[in-house]
Amino acid sequence: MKKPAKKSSKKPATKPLASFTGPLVLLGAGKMGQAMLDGWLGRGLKAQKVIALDPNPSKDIKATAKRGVKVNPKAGPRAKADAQAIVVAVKPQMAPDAVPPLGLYVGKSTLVVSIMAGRTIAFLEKALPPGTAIVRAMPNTPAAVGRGISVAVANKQVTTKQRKLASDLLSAIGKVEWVGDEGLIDAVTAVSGSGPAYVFLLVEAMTKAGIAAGLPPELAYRLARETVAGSGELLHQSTLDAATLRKNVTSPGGTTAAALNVLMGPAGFDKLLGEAIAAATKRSQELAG
Ligand SMILES: NC(=O)c1ccc[n+]([C@@H]2O[C@H](COP(=O)([O-])OP(=O)(O)OC[C@H]3O[C@@H](n4cnc5c(N)ncnc54)[C@H](O)[C@@H]3O)[C@@H](O)[C@H]2O)c1
Ligand code: PRO
Repeated sequence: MKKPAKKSSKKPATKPLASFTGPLVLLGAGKMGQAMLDGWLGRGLKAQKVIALDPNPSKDIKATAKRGVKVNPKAGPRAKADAQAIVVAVKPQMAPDAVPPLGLYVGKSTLVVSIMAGRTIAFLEKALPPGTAIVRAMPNTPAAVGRGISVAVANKQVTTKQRKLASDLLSAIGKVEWVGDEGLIDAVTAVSGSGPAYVFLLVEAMTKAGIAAGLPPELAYRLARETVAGSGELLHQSTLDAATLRKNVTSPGGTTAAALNVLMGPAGFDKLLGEAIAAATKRSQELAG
């Protein structure tokens, strides 16, 4: 088999957030909020510039307070501060209660970036002061290792400078794509937002199938996990596309061909993933508001 050529890996500027003047308000410091905060601090954002609002702060967030992040600072007459950016990372179901109080931090040049599934720009425009600049984005959990992908869409109020800021904030956790049509975000959510879960489920299913084929459970899990992780890394480093990499595993009349006859058959991956992604897209549309 031909060795796949490695892609050239041009590194982006490493500290694009070092000059961020702040404040940056993070609403919701759970799995995604924490991953983003770690990414920002890694890209040079000064911890003192961050205000994290979360009624149930995790141990990790409390630890960032020791580095200077202001976690749930006391409200009061002097609490009003025009944020340079606000990132909304609460569950979409919390949004009607959690988003309107952010008005306290919105000034003329504030950019609001929401990563909530489903919640539309129209919902955010209604919940925030008139004229607020808003970016709706959909990242995914490989953000926690800087290998996520986010798709973003901006409202009319977002300036070129604010778009660059949104790109800097999102590229701290991986790749960034922009679209002009907000209607695409539901399908984006179904493919890349929820997508990591499908890949982890593949590991679970391969483990079960390996056990059913006679392997000891721990070995079955190690084989499934390393195969998915290694294949992901091969795909990442290779210049070859997924179909070619698949064909490189498949000898005519061999074992892989026997398995692919099932997986590429009428009840195989295409049908199942088609249905799964349609269900996730529909759910994203239902969460709108
Ligand atoms: N997890 C994912 O794969 C993923 C991917 C892309 C986008 N998202 C979106 O990111 C958002 C957060 O998801 P998550 O997985 O990090 O959830 P999470 O449950 O880990 O985090 C949500 C956080 O919000 C906090 N919270 C609840 N009410 C609040 C309030 N009123 N004010 C401030 N904070 C409040 C919770 O204490 C929690 O820490 C969701 O809107 C989700 O749709 C998640
Ligand atoms: N996790 C969120 C959900 O399941 C959004 C994409 C991934 O709703």
